[in-house]
Amino acid sequence: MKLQVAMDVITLDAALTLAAQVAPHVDIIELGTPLIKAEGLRAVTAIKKAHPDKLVFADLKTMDAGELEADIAFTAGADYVTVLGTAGDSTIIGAVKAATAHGKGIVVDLIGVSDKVTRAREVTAMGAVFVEMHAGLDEQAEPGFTFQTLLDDGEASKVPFSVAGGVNLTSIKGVQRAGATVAVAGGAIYGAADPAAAAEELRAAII
Ligand SMILES: O=C([C@H](O)CO)[C@H](O)[C@H](O)COP(=O)(O)O
Repeated sequence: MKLQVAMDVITLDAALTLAAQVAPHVDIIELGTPLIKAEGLRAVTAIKKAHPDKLVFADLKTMDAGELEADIAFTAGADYVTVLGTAGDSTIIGAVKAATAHGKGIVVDLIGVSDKVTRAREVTAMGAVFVEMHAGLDEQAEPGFTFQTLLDDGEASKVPFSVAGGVNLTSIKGVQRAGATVAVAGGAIYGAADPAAAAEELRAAII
């Protein structure tokens, strides 16, 4: 299982600092949606330039203009770009077309999708490299939220999946047991007093 850091910081300087701290311990470096909205795709270019040996994940959460948005993110240096599972099939198919042209991958984020298992299978058939079983920051704060549902849906889907939204030192072993391809950790790393140590501990937990 790969480890992905989700950088939900909002300046490029903070992202470059965080990426330098954690890069030795992670496989994939994600630029979170707030960071891309604040700094633009130049942040993707800067992170890829600083870490050419890492997979760079641009969390665009595209909902329309799939081919165009994915194309500009791949051109900026992304290896993975996210499209929302709630988008229409034509948006996902367009984004996959751009990924194929660049030799890169589309990840479909299932945030807000009620039947994640069915949609996971549909978008994988359309060419997504993996789906993201994701509970966003707001959903995690809602009463009754259960992390286990993400793992159950991933396991039931029988397609390659990542898990995002509440991955930490306590939950990451369950993510691995569920068969995830990637564990995504945001707050557990960038919110730690020592992000490098936090990333190193997460890595050690899944080896
Ligand atoms: O994708 C995310 C969210 O939509 C804001 O961009 C987060 O990166 C993801 O949910 C990670 O969550 P935590 O690990 O719980 O910080």
